[in-house]
Amino acid sequence: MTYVLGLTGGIASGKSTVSKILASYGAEIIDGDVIARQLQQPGEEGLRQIEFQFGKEYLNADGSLNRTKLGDLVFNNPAELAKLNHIMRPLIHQRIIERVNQAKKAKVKLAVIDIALLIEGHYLNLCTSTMMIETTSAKQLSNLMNRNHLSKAQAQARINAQMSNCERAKYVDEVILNNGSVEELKLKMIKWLTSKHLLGSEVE
Ligand SMILES: CC(C)(COP(=O)(O)OP(=O)(O)OC[C@H]1O[C@@H](n2cnc3c(N)ncnc32)[C@H](O)[C@@H]1O)[C@@H](O)C(=O)NCCC(=O)NCCS
Ligand SMILES: Nc1ncnc2c1ncn2[C@@H]1O[C@H](COP(=O)(O)OP(=O)(O)OP(=O)(O)O)[C@@H](O)[C@H]1O
Repeated sequence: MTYVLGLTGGIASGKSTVSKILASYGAEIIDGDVIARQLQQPGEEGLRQIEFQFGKEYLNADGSLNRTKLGDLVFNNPAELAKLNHIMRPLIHQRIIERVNQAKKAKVKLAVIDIALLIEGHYLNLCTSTMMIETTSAKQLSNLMNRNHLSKAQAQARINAQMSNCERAKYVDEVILNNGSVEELKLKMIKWLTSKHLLGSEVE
């Protein structure tokens, strides 16, 4: 039986860091951002629909998606974000279901769906259990500004475009605080893996 962990949390809260830790213990990671980017490559359905909806001015000269420009538009304008979600959500959903089914077929012991929009995207019923990663507002802001080279206002707009942690917490089985070092986060994840009897080999 594959254990499917739904991993959520606000932008730059530490989900990918948790995923990397779990991957080092054999987990298969199904990353929503990676899947979304694959669907937005030139020639892919996501990019085709984005060009149709938002226009050529959101593409770079080489035909790739201008992520900064589209990000600035949608994270400052809920109506535009809704249009992007309308395009991307069903495409991402289909790919994630395929990946979960593949993991089950391959008898992977632990598959992790790493996606900020776990609740909004209706993935809860796919999961054996769900976990939210939470950090302090100040750390979230500085993580995001440093990682994505965003101004404080740009970073705050992205945080505000998402569901609050207070709301998210109502839907998840557990909350893991990422307010210390990566080493501390690793110890918390080892504890979690042990409690679920998931420490060990990749396949059953
Ligand atoms: C707007 C886009 C082009 C900006 O690209 P950029 O490279 O700057 O950001 P990236 O894709 O790496 O996303 C970073 C983070 O932003 C947050 N985020 C992304 N899309 C959304 C969204 N639709 N709603 C809320 N938060 C989002 C997530 O926390 C994500 O981890 C891009 O985020 C996008 O196409 N989003 C729509 C697809 C989607 O829903 N992706 C998220 C799957 S979880
Ligand atoms: N405990 C920590 N100590 C120091 N840096 C951290 C810690 N946790 C996360 N970070 C850093 O903060 C940034 C955001 O973390 P990460 O990419 O894991 O977040 P995320 O939740 O996956 O973000 P997104 O929603 O954008 O996918 C990264 O640069 C990461 O290295």
